[in-house]
Amino acid sequence: MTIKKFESGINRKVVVLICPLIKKHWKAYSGLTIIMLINLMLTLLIAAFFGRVMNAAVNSRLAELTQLIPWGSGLLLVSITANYCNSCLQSAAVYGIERDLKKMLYQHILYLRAQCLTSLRSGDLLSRFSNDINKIENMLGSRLVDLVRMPLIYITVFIYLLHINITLALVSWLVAPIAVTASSVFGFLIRRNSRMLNEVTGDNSQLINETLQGFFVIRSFVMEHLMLQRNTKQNDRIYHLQMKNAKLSGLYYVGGEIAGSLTLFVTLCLGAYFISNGSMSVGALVTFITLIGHMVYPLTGAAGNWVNFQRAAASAERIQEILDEPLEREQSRWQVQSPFVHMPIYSLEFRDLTFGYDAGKPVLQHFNLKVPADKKTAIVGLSGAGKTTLFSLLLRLYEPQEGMILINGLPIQSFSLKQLRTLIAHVPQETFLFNGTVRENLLLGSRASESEMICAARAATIDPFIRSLPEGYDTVIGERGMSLSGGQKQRIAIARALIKNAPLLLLDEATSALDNKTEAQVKVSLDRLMEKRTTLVIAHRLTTIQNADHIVVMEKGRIVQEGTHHYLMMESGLYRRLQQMGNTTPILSSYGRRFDDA
Ligand SMILES: Nc1ncnc2c1ncn2[C@@H]1O[C@H](COP(=O)(O)OP(=O)(O)OP(=O)(O)O)[C@@H](O)[C@H]1O
Repeated sequence: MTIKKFESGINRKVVVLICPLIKKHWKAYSGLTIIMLINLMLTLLIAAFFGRVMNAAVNSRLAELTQLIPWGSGLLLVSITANYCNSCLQSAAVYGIERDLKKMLYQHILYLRAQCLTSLRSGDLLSRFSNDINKIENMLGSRLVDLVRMPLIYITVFIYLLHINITLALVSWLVAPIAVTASSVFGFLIRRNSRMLNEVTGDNSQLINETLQGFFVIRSFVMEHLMLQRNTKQNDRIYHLQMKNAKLSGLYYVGGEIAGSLTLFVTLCLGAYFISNGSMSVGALVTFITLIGHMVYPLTGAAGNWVNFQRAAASAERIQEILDEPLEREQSRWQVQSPFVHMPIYSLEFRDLTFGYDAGKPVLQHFNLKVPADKKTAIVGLSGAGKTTLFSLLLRLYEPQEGMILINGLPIQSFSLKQLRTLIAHVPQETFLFNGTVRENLLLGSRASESEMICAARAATIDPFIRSLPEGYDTVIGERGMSLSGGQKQRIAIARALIKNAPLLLLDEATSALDNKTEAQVKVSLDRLMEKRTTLVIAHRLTTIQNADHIVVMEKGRIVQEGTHHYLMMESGLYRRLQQMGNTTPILSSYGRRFDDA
């Protein structure tokens, strides 16, 4: 694989990513190509112009010199205009592609499948957005056109030089094989190094991200020294790889310089000899010397470009890796489109579900449950029993390996993802707050009116707190809601669910962070909310679900008991043991593990 990349210098991922973008910005690239051809012509014309000026000067032809002045001015004007247009078109191509790449990547990440998202590290993803896109950007625009320009200018100038003096042209041509071999070897080394550099840079972004997100844990577990050590180690490695890259690039450029100087020196000596024996004019040598640079820099410049291209290719591969990840599947094998978006729920059934996050490790095994419509069904069980997984499957964040979930007798795959998720209001275990105002965090894009929003906040008993904030509902609550307590965040999450007003309500330990008094208040509103809806509640505090219409007890991905609280308390099973253990989450979880071990 590596050899293949080395040989071609450009692999499938790079082509797949870059080509459509270039195609999209064809106008800018066409302009850059025209400018490139104009510049090529200018190169030859200016060299010929210098030769004529030199010959006129050496032979004291003053009239010819005067005639040449407008030509020189014309060439200068065209050159300046071409450079200005080049710069504008280059910006249009580079920034246009940068914008498109960022949009593409962001859109893809938004719709990635849950299992992919959970395996990706956020810092590494951020690094792909900034670091990798910058490197690709560095290779676009006229640099990309240079990939064509350099060989073209080399061939054109070589033909022109052959026309002036065959021997000199052949001598200057000798540089080519050395430069091409060196560029291939160095290109390969730099690309490999750049890939490692990108990965460590991603790791470092991840570490910084984790430091910001987990700073409470870092402080309370006195991990500062450990984090500092990790950061130092990563930055040392980044420095080492950057230096290696710089040395490789430096060697490469120095090699190019040596090749250029040597060619010039040999050509100058040989040219002087040809002038002295009368087989070449001074003007021809000046034209030759002016053009000889164009026999060297396309090789060294292409080499420099090659270095950048290798870096960009490594980055393009990393971006394409994400874009290659499959997205959530919108349609299923059933292909039934339900016309209802806000339909009432008549029935909800988990039928013979088997699911595992990893192959061969089932979390749910042949799980069967008929959830009564418009009733409150509670799911309890030890930590890791698979309760939250049921919700994830219902939301189609994951697809079961076997079995199906049916809403109103239709497999959930019959609905579009949007339809399905519109039917569900979900209060997850952990509340995520966006960096924005309280209002934005409550509405989450919903079109609910001001009074509906305030009603929901009141029902979730968060309204007085919001009003006590400096800007009320317009107060910015900061990134990840750091200025709010766990209970306040949870009440915002409950208010969101109330605003969504969906027929199916999923509560995953929705009141676990509330104190007893607040929980009692919120429970009143939740009970009111649950009255008209099919509700599934996961709870560790069993006191909160004693009034549930139906209680399902889960163990290791299976239902081990079902019934009402009174019925289950009469049975000698897991439910009664859970009640006896105590009703708080940590106790339950730790006892759970002991049970499992036993
Ligand atoms: N994204 C994931 N990738 C891999 N394994 C997972 C993932 N999420 C959960 N698991 C595993 O699946 C099992 C069931 O997890 P789940 O969250 O459904 O349990 P739970 O009953 O809700 O637990 P808790 O009461 O502690 O929230 C656990 O062993 C857990 O480690």
